[in-house]
Amino acid sequence: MARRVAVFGAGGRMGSTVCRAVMDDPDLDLVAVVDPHHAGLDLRQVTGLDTDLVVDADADGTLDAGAEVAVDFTLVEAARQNLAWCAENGVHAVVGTSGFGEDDVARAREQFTRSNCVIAPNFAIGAVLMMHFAELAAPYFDTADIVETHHDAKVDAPSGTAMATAERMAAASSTWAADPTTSTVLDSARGAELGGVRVHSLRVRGMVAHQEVVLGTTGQTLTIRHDSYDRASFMPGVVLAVKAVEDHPGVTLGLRSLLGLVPGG
Ligand SMILES: NC(=O)C1=CN([C@@H]2O[C@H](COP(=O)(O)OP(=O)(O)OC[C@H]3O[C@@H](n4cnc5c(N)ncnc54)[C@H](OP(=O)(O)O)[C@@H]3O)[C@@H](O)[C@H]2O)C=CC1
Ligand SMILES: O=C(O)C1=N[C@H](C(=O)O)C[C@H](O)C1
Repeated sequence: MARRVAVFGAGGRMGSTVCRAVMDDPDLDLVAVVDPHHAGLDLRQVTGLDTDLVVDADADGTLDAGAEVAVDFTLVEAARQNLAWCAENGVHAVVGTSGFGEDDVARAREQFTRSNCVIAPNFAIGAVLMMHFAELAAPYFDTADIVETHHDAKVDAPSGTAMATAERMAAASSTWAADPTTSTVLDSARGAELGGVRVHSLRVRGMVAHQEVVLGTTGQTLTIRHDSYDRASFMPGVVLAVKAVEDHPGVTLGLRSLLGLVPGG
């Protein structure tokens, strides 16, 4: 039987793309869509999709519709509430919304006892591999800069992907060279710093989601780059997570284990 899916943030850039991906998959059934600012509208009107679904203001209709998995691409404050609601109601959650901190993850681990949750900073397979390669390379280099570039409507910085990359590189190596900068003419000219890794955020009209990890050591550099030119790039990962979440108890961070890159969660 097709898995019954709800989408939170259905009127947004990602949410509407997820609605299309769910509708296009014969093993998934889109049964509820939530987006408070578009409540009451036909999903068709909001997204142009061929559907009779009406956008709900809150998650309550999601239960009536029998949703088994909820996908969240909203804002971090909304996602926190949506996650709590999923955990409370035994609905599996697949979360792409960025901006979660360690506290949020710890809370989710406590909350998800009746259902499971996958939180991924990036659902594009190439981005998952980029983060993996950057983590592998980290111990062999002395300096690391992450340059993330996104569309100019993105509200959070740095991106969730850049944060996750920096955290994993910082955990993989503690021997980054000290920053030589002793004076800056403009604040933040050297970007933000996380565990010795520098992070720089660009917001560029026309771009979608891009990241370069630039590692350096004596006489050589290694640049690892990923580009999402279209939100379709995230959909295979989202669909994979929607189908796999049921079999991954508790909270799973990232797609690595779902893709077999690391054993376990
Ligand atoms: N993990 C990944 O692979 C990816 C993650 N993202 C992340 O996903 C998030 C969404 O991105 P994007 O789609 O571009 O953003 P959008 O602003 O286009 O979409 C967010 C949508 O959520 C709606 N919304 C706000 N509050 C709620 C709520 N309580 N319940 C349901 N819907 C709500 C917004 O409505 P309104 O606009 O009216 O406020 C909007 O329609 C961001 O955090 C982004 O970083 C994006 C791409 C890939
Ligand atoms: O807002 C976006 O667009 C994206 N957000 C995610 C992030 O913050 O890393 C994933 C991807 O980069 C697109």
